[in-house]
Amino acid sequence: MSDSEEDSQDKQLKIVVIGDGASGKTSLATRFAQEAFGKQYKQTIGLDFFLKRITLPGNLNVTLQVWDIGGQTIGGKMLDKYVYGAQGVLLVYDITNYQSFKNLEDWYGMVKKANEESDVQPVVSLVGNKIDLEHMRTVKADKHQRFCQENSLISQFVSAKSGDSVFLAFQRVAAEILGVKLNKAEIEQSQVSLAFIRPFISRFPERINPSLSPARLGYCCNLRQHSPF
Ligand SMILES: Nc1nc2c(ncn2[C@@H]2O[C@H](COP(=O)(O)OP(=O)(O)OP(=O)(O)O)[C@@H](O)[C@H]2O)c(=O)[nH]1
Repeated sequence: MSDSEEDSQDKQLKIVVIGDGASGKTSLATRFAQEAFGKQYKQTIGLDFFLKRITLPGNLNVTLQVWDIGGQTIGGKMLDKYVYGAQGVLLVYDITNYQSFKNLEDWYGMVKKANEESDVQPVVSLVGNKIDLEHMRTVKADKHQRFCQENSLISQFVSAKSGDSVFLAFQRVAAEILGVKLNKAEIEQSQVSLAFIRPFISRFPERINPSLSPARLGYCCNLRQHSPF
């Protein structure tokens, strides 16, 4: 393969999503990769894979392999094999479930152990999910921030249900792995909830290609001011 052919191939990053059962890992992965959300809880047995191609600033195409790891795998024999070699880790908890936050110490400990012999450590993000349920929050934001500071983690709050900041959560990890800086405008654009954009997509499908990622939907996000909603 020539150098230019190699260059034209997307980079692939392995991103694992871990945390307690029912914290919303599958929901985050499906929201990110398929722009969908299901209310029904269906436990992940073992793991699921999702692939999603995104474009980072500088026209850098990258394909994320998202490994959605079932919450019941903690303590199991396969877990460190799933996590081994990940370049990025999303440590997910449910902001309405304090125990799911407490248990992240075990999950994070296992990430460190699985990678202790690797030269490069994964980029890790602490992801507080279900912020649409803010009124039911039991994990104070300052506890979240302290955990991030103590362990040098990226901090992110998201809602798989509304779509709020889900793309951003994955985008920030990918950017950090590849040493790409996201500017404020790019971050704000990625925060736009797909739930907001969707009614417009369904009413004017010919004007918007829904397979485009929010980061590439700058003109769509700007429709906020001009749309009839
Ligand atoms: N309100 C709300 N519910 C959510 C959100 N994310 C997930 N859920 C719900 O929480 C439940 C569990 O979500 P899953 O995505 O299956 O959780 P999981 O972490 O993959 O669970 P395991 O497969 O057991 O590891 C489902 O009923 C989801 O609909 C969210 O952001 N807001």
